[in-house]
Formats: sequence, C-alpha cells, structure tokens
Amino acid sequence: DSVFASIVQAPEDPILGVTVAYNKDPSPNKLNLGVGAYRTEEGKPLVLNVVRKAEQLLVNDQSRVKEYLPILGLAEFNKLSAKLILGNDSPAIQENRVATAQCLSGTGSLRVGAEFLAKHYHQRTIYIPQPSWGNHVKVFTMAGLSVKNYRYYDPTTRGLNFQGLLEDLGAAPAGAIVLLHACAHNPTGVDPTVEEWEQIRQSMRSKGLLPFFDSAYQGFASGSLDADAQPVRMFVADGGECFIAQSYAKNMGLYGERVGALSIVCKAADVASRVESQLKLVIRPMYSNPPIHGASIAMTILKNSDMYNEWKIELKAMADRIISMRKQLFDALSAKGTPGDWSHIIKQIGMFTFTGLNSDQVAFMTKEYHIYMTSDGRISMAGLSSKTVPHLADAIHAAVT
Ligand SMILES: Cc1ncc(COP(=O)(O)O)c(CNOCC(=O)O)c1O
Repeated sequence: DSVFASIVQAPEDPILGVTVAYNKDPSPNKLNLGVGAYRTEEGKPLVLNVVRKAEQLLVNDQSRVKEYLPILGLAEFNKLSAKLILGNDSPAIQENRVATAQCLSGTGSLRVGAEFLAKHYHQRTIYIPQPSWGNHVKVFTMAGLSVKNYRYYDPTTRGLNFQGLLEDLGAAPAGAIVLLHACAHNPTGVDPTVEEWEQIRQSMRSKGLLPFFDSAYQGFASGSLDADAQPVRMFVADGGECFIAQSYAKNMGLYGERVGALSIVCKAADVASRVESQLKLVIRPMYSNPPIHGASIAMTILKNSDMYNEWKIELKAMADRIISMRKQLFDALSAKGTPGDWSHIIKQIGMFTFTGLNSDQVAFMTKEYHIYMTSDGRISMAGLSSKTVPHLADAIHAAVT
C-alpha cells in the first residue's frame, strides 16, 4: 500500500474553511462574512478600475518579456513600496537604510522576515497579540521562532487591554521580537490610539524589543494611506530598527496575484546592504524569485501620479463602504432594541468587527440564518451590503435574545 497510508485528514483552515462550508449551503439567502476579502454592494469581488487600466498598459507594452525577476523582485516596486509605508520624505529611505524584498504578499513577507530572523537574530521569541490573525502562529513557528502572546483585546470592553499589553511587553526578555498590526487589527478591529502607540514605542525601544509590523490594510482602515501608516512612521522616525511586512491584497485588490514586500529598516546604510544580501540567501532556496505580473501592476499604479490618485479615490470608496456597513448594522440593531451594547461595531475599524458573539451563537446563526463567519465571532464587514444588513441584524437579535 501507499507510503502515505498513515497520513490523517487535516482540519479545514478556520478562516478559509468557512467559505468551503458557505459554498456547500444551497440556501438562497446565505451570507458569507468569513474571509477578509472585499465585496461590492452587489456582493461581488472588486477589481479596481485603476488595476484594469494598469493591466491594459502592461498587455499593450510589446517590450515586456517574461524573464525571471531578480531574487529580491522588481527593484522599482520595492522602492515604491518602501515609500508607500514609510512616506516619501522618510529619512530612512534618504539615508539608504532600508532593505526591501518583493515577497509573496503579506504572508510571504512575514515568512521571509521570520526565516531571516531565525537565521540571523539572537532572540528567537516573537510576541503576537492575543488574539491575532490565525495564520501568524503557524508562519512564525514553521520558520523556527517560538511564539508567545501579549494581552491585546479586552472582551469586557471589546476594546484594547492597554495595561495588559504594556505589562506583557514590559515583561518580555530584552530584544524579543514583537508583532504589531500596523492598522485595522485582525480579528478585533481594535487599534491603539496615537498616544497609546507612542507609549508602546517608548516602552519597546527602552527594552530593545524588535518591532515586526504587519501592514495588510494600509489605507483600508481610515481611507487614508498616510493616516494608516502613522504608527510605523513613529517607530521609524526614532531612528530605531524594525521589520515591515506589506500586503497589496486588500488595498489594491490584488489578492490572488500575491503582491507584497518585506522591508527591514536598519540603523546604517552598510548594514542595510549586508542585510539585503542575506535576504537573497533566504529567498533563493524558498521560491527563487517572485512573480512578475502582480508587482508590475502595483508598480505601474504607484509610479504614475494620476493612477496613484485614482487608486486613492477607489481605496477610500472601499473603506467608506465598510464604514457605512458598520453604521447600518449598528442602526439596525439599535432599531430592533437588540439587547447589549453594540457601539463597538462603529468604534472598531478596518475590515472586521469582533462582535463578541460566542461560538454557540455563531453556530446558531449559521444553522438558522445561513450566516457564515469565523467561530470567534468575527465578521467581515466587507461581506455585507445594505440589502443583507437586515438579515444579519435578525440573526444577531435572535442569537442574543
Ligand atoms: C493581519 C494580516 N496579515 C497578513 C495577511 C496576509 O494576507 P496576504 O498573504 O493575502 O497578503 C492577512 C490577510 N488576512 O486574510 C483575510 C482573513 O483573515 O480572512 C491579515 O489579515
């Protein structure tokens, strides 16, 4: 018999498995609020107009070939990605202190950064928020880091457990790596305020903790690329070092193109160039070099000011639609007099609302109302439309009364 006869069936991914269950449901009014992918008011995936335009330019450009990219990817894409998150006037960029590699979207950027740290950094412990994106633990563990948690979400206030966060980071060993969601925390939608970020920065720098920013939603939380990059820029402004993983999946809608970048901000230019050379040794045996198409689309948009501005308008429209879904859901529950305080729905930001519904209530909503969402009570607001808000409000109302 097969040499793999003893292999057992793996469980479905907690997030992607929701879509598998949704697809199997024959109900006409089923609603998928699971995976964090933007949907229009009509419930359809969105390809940004500016992305279509960029693709058209690429297709029409007869000079383009399909040669291998360098190990670190498209150099101009890397420069433009660093500028996007660090700001055009970033001293770190001007002083050539940033090593950037085009990676396979956010996940690939996190993984390459983790493998680099496991190979070159003296501390192998990474602290991630409790809760965090479900894939974080696996990405870092697979890279050989040991994962610990720092308190982040307070279920009683459905807000930030700021004291717990400071205590846990204060108790971390000197030099420990700390994963920080740059904006729009997944799954809670709870972000520190600017003042709280400043306190976090001071505390981390005083202990020499190494920040690893995960920026998967820049521009998606507030609608402003600069506002959503503020926390990252505060840390980089102090001259310290940090890792930044960027994803263009959500804010450019390039999900399946796997477009992202890892930037390592170093204290000196010669360090950055040596770090960059070592990044190549991590990437070469992993996937050799990154895919050309998606990064070419992103680069075309980022380098052309008209297209960049068009992108900003479309990005804000997506963020605004999500914010209006928050308001509509909150208003619908208020109108129904649904028991409980639902103000967190409009206080939280980004793609997700951490409803506070428990797994039994989620299971009830799936069974009775065909609402598909992760069992931790997270709903992707992008999956809602004005037409479907009443159905969700009915389900939540029934689940809590
Ligand atoms: C915080 C965070 N980091 C990184 C990523 C990585 O995304 P990608 O590798 O697609 O760029 C994601 C994407 N999340 O996927 C949607 C969901 O949670 O339902 C993310 O949320």
